[in-house]
Amino acid sequence: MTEHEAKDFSRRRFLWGTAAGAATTAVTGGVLIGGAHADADASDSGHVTTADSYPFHGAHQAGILTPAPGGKQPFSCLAAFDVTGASKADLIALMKTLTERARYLTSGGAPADLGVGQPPADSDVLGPDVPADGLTVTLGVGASLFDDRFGLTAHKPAKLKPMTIFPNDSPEAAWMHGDLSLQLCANHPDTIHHAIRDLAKHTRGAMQPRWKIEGYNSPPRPSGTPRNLLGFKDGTANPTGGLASDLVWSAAGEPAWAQGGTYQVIRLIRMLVEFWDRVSISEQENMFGRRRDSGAPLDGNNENDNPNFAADPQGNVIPLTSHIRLANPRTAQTSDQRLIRRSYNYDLGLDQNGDIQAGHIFLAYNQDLERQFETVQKRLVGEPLIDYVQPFGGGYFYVLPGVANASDWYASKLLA
Ligand SMILES: C=CC1=C(C)c2cc3[nH]c(cc4nc(cc5[nH]c(cc1n2)c(C)c5CCC(=O)O)C(CCC(=O)O)=C4C)c(C)c3C=C
Ligand SMILES: [Fe+2]
Repeated sequence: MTEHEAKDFSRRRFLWGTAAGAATTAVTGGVLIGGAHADADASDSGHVTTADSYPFHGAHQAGILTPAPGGKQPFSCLAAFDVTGASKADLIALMKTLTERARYLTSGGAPADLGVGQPPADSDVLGPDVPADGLTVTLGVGASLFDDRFGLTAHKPAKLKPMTIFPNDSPEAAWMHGDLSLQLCANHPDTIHHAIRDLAKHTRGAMQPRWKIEGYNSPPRPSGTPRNLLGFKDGTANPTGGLASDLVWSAAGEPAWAQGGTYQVIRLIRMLVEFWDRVSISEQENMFGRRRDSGAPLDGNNENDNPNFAADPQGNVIPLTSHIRLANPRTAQTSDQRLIRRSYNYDLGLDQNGDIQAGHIFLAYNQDLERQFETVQKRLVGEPLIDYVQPFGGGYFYVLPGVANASDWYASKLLA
């Protein structure tokens, strides 16, 4: 038994013993072009269509403030890669290839016909005409890219570093970090498969996959924000509009090349669903501070009601240790600590004990890792929810500025 498995086992033994008692312009990076118009292809997982497409060019990459979870882009893939090229010229070639493929895949079209004597230009997984299908490709760089291999050390984004290991983490090296992160989001799972396969094929020999995980989100059931695998609506209190932009895009102090980018936090968090399902609804609700059925805060009636913590200083209605109270105390002093979340569920099947190996791909964007994500994460360290979740992977990445136009390419201002 590994150390991780032993920890898992002892936690389970403990829990088994206790659970029974207890719309703008392209510049905003990702506004729908195709729209959610009626389409014969509309699926029951929200009004998503293969005709949907998001602008590829702009000051920011799409996939960050792009309207998602809640109907659009219910499928995703998060993957990390290590660059295998030895020189800056190799890295430039890789960035140009990634740009060219992402530009094509996100707009769709017919692949070249190379004739029956050649390997095909496309896998045909999506048929002869590749649909855009709401695909966004979001590329980030990890701190390791700024080591001494490519002469980039002096140009590292100001706050970029390897992901911090927090007190309740169970880190698994095979699921962590990477020189590059790729986030793909789309309307159907085969579009995700097609895109990652195409990107891997065209970059073979230039970057090596390190880890990869697929995600999905539910349609609103019965309404409002989709639910996570603990059964709670997840994503309700996300900042939107101008506030979201202010909290996300690069701040003063970042190198000039990095303007328009943002810090991406990926946390792969297993949920111990077998134990969670043995916890009473009232205990579950106290852990989050929200109702399980409606998503309303415990002092409100509707999902979008704002909790009033100031009126409940002792935590008699919404416990002081509840997730929402710790994550966002809603005070003047903590307002600049808010972040943008864009999380997905994952399901990796069963572990060796036959337990469901599923959980949460926590995705967050912020302009300052320490002021925002890390401050919030540190407040969550002692929350009751930690007995039911187990962070094991992910990383910190800097999402590159957007590709400005048809002749631009990812990281051009860093590498040119
Ligand atoms: C460090 C940041 C956060 C981590 C890690 C995190 C993990 C995590 N969250 C849920 C489920 C929910 N989170 C909700 C709200 C919420 N969570 C964070 C931050 C982290 N969560 C924030 C900032 C907020 C918003 C708080 C607010 O402004 O009120 C909710 C409530 C509904 C919602 O607003 O989305 C749920 C449910 C899980 C399951 C999880 C790890 C597995
Ligand atoms: Fe949360």
